[in-house]
Amino acid sequence: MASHIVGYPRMGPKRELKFALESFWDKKSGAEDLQMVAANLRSSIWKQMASAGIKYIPSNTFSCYDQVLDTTAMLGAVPPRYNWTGGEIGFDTYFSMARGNASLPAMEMTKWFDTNYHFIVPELGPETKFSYASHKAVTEYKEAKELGVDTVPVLVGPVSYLLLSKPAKGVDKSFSPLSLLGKVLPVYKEVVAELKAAGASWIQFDEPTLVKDLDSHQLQAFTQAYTELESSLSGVNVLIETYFADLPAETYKTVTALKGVTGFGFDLVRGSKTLDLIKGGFPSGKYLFAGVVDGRNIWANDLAASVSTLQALEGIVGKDKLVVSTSCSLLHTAVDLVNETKLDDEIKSWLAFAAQKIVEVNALAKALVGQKDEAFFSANAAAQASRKSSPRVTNEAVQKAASALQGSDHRRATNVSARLDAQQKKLNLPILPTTTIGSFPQTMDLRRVRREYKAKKISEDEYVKAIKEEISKVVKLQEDLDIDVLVHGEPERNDMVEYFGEQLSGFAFSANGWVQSYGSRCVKPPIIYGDVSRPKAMTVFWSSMAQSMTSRPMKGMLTGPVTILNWSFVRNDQPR
Ligand SMILES: CN1c2c(nc(N)[nH]c2=O)NC[C@@H]1CNc1ccc(C(=O)N[C@@H](CCC(=O)N[C@@H](CCC(=O)N[C@@H](CCC(=O)O)C(=O)O)C(=O)O)C(=O)O)cc1
Ligand SMILES: N[C@@H](CCS)C(=O)O
Repeated sequence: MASHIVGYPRMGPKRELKFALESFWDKKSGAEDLQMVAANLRSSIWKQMASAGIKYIPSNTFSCYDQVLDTTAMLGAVPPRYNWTGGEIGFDTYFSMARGNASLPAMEMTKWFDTNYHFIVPELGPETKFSYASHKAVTEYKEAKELGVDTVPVLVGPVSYLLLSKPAKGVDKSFSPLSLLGKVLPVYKEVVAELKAAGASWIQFDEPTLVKDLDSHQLQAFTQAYTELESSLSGVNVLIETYFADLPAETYKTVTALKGVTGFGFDLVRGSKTLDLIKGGFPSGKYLFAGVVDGRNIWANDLAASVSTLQALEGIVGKDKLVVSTSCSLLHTAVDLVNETKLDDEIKSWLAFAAQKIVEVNALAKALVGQKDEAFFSANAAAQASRKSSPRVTNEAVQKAASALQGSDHRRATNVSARLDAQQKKLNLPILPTTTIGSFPQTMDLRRVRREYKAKKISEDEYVKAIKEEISKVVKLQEDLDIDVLVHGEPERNDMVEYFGEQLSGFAFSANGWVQSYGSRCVKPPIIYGDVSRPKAMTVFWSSMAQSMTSRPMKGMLTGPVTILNWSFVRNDQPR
């Protein structure tokens, strides 16, 4: 059975791309240095997948900033304010769109579905002209081929691209970017033709908007797009890849009837209902790319469970048409567990980062054709069992407290107006009081102090002293500005989620488990493996220190529980 990976993290196991980008932006190194780091990362990713035995290896999932911005460049859809005058889009124009430049702001950035990844939103209007202006997909396909790896070039699909776009400034809000479909398809045709000429035998179109609730007009755009591309796509296998959720039943019908398409990729981790749709009918002769390995979390796959899912699917689509895959791009998980030297062996045995997930995908594909790696499977079964029974996962006191919760515990005893009165009596605020959200800029000095404290190069007293100085500066500044409700500036926090995780039990932390959030910026999501409790007060020390410095009210900032859950690697042994 064949194996496939939807996409792979770009930052590198030690965030090599981040440092290369920031050094280039700071003019400390040149474009060639950045290109070289990027090429080395791509090469090692491709080789890693090839040596793991993956059949369908993606290319063009690497990016120096964002895959949607790469598509904007491919389509030459540069907003006029960046003064691009044609030709192949280079770093100058590309990074101006991503980050702005001395005289222009960046394009808007927004969340990529419900992940913590952010993409650059295309700005389109009736006047937008499209032309083939970045040959990256083809160049990267050829680059891999020269290294001896035949890859599946990945493109953001034309319909998702338009559905994720917004009307440019000055364009009527009612303008629908989808009306530009007929104008972007000719560029896609050129790209496809070049990829075919370069030797590509498969092309993957990522169409994740298919998991959204689409109206009939939007759904029809998919039919229209792939019908129009059909003749260009002849002679090449086409994979339509969807992820992050179930496909609505109507969408499933439309998608599986698309012209010119050879295979469909579905997220079977978040999309449990899609499995039922497949069982209800799958087009004969087409490939099913079954996303059974979770691309959004760090838990080792339950290989035995995946094998039984895959066996059921095999009965429906046929042995030669089933491909084992990841649920989505591995962009949303950490890179490689081998660099985690501080996590204990028990927790480590429960985990799989991107590099380990590749191995899992291949092990599953082999097992399905009778080449089961018994040692690998039994180690996996043992890890699954240890995670289920480990006393570190369950905390009786937490379970007892949780089951004792009653409906009334979810409601406050007082109403809003009573609380407002009490607040006013105590704080005596003006009608429109001023405050800020909480954090002041994290300076290089602050980060250095924290780094030195964590590395035990400075004492706790020295650390507290440094943070106290910062708080006192921030308090003074706000008093000078006559702010009504002050904040302490959160200088002690490395990240608004990681910081709280560090104070709670049931959390584990990686040293290098970075996940790209946007551009060169990454987050290191905490790993929630057990019942969560709070061994001691958190943030009170700093807030009361700050309050002691002023007679004005000092606000305390807590990252809310839902945000902590959404931005951590959460348990998969509990309902979402
Ligand atoms: C508000 N946002 C947040 C999101 N998610 C979060 N979890 N947190 C957020 O604040 N999502 C939406 C938005 C936008 N997202 C981001 C994401 C990332 C950044 C950002 O600036 N990230 C930094 C990393 C910040 C950090 O954790 N810094 C640490 C230091 C880490 C470090 O570099 N350490 C050194 C050495 C460590 C050692 O020796 O021990 C290293 O690793 O080399 C800190 O301050 O302590 C980034 O640079 O990517 C912003 C908004
Ligand atoms: N208290 C947090 C909120 C970020 S939205 C901060 O100020 O960084």
